[in-house]
Amino acid sequence: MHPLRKVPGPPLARVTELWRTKKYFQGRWHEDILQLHRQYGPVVRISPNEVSIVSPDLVKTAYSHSKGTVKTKWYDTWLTLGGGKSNDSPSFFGARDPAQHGFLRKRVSATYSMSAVVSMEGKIQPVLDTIWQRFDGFAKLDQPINLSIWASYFTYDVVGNLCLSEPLGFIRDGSDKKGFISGIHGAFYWISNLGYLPLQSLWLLSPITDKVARLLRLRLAEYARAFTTFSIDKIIQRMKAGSNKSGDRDMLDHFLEMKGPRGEPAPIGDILAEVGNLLAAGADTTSVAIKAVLGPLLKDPARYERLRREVDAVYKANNSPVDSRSLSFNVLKDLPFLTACIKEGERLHPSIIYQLPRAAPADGLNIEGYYIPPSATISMSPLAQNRCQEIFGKDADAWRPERWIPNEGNSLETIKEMDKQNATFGYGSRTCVGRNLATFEVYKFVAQLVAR
Ligand code: HEM
Repeated sequence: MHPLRKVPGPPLARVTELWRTKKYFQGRWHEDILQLHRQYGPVVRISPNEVSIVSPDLVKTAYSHSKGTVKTKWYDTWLTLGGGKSNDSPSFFGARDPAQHGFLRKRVSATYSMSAVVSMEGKIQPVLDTIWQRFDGFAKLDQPINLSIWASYFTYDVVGNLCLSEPLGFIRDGSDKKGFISGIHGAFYWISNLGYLPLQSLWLLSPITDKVARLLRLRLAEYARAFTTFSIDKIIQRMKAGSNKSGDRDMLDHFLEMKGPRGEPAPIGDILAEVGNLLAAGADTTSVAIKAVLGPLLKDPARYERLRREVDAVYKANNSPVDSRSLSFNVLKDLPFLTACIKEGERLHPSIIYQLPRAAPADGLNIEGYYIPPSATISMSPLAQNRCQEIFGKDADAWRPERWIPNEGNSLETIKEMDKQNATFGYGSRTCVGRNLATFEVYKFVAQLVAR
């Protein structure tokens, strides 16, 4: 008798992992996972040995700092995020061993602190200035702007400038000329979906797959290779030139100073993994967040107008003309309605919607009336968790930024609890390291666009 036999779920999911993997490949998990929880309740068996959970208790149990739940084998496909073929230099997103993860994360965490991000405002604002120039050009010609595409060009150029002191050229070219974005999209699609299959991404790394892709004229591998080669070239160039020790330092300068476990200089693979983290994981996620905020706002004239009034007033109060560069993140972050719109957009449409699987704790887990044994995998989708009515209220499915403003529906205590429970950036020791950077970019982009 399987220990998960009492957990409800689709009949096929109970007998084969292929049920979920097929769903992942179909690319509609954002709808599937909501539907599954609506149909079966807060705990759903989504594969023979995995349950998806939606619950206010997750944050203090399965994903808490203290419970010590670890990532599962699904993450192995992400170990070589930087583009290497060996696991000698794992990306810390994929690292499963807590000690290894702690070491890898600690040596870069200061680089991602809010004060470090704010100190790099001078590398982000120029990218915004360039995009607004392009938008002014489109406006003069009365041309519509596809914000979905341009938000990505913005975030990719930002990580380029932060990491390498040069934008990657998307805004300048107005296109994905080098194929980086398609390469990253393609790679992420395969990496995410292969995680539950035997051999995982070895399928992708095999020379036979490469030959078949060439025969079929698929350009994915070529694009992915171009991205890795580009990153390695940049690292080698900088190593030869020497990193900046003071003044206008970028993130590569910091990565080049990383040490290995015995205090020796970190190998090039480690540096590549960090560059890969930033360029690949940091851009797309943030552009999704920008779209998640602007999408509902643009369809809601009354709230759009409220935001415009708030942003206009702060520009005026700071004696700052709209095209001035002077409105810093530190001013924008205190705007209540802007903050509410950003939290609400990101809550309703978190950039990562797949399950974040963890091995169940050693003593099992009692949650929402079920006992989950230590042999099982537990997981949550930030999307499903962010629609939990117990946490966010009966209208959890609705776009209502006011829920984040004290005395416009919720008390300060409720808002604090919602902040703690908001799963957009994950929970516990594996929470997003790039959260400050992403938040910074979203505030600046949305406020400046609305002001203009
Ligand atoms: C709005 C934008 C973003 C969202 C919504 C987001 C979301 C997340 C989530 C949900 C996790 C937890 C994943 C898990 O438990 O498996 C995570 C982890 C991570 N994110 Fe982000 N992310 C964003 C931006 C960024 C940026 C800008 C970077 C830049 C480097 C980044 C790098 C990472 C890394 C390295 C991890 C792994 C952390 C660890 O395991 O210690 N993310 N992110």
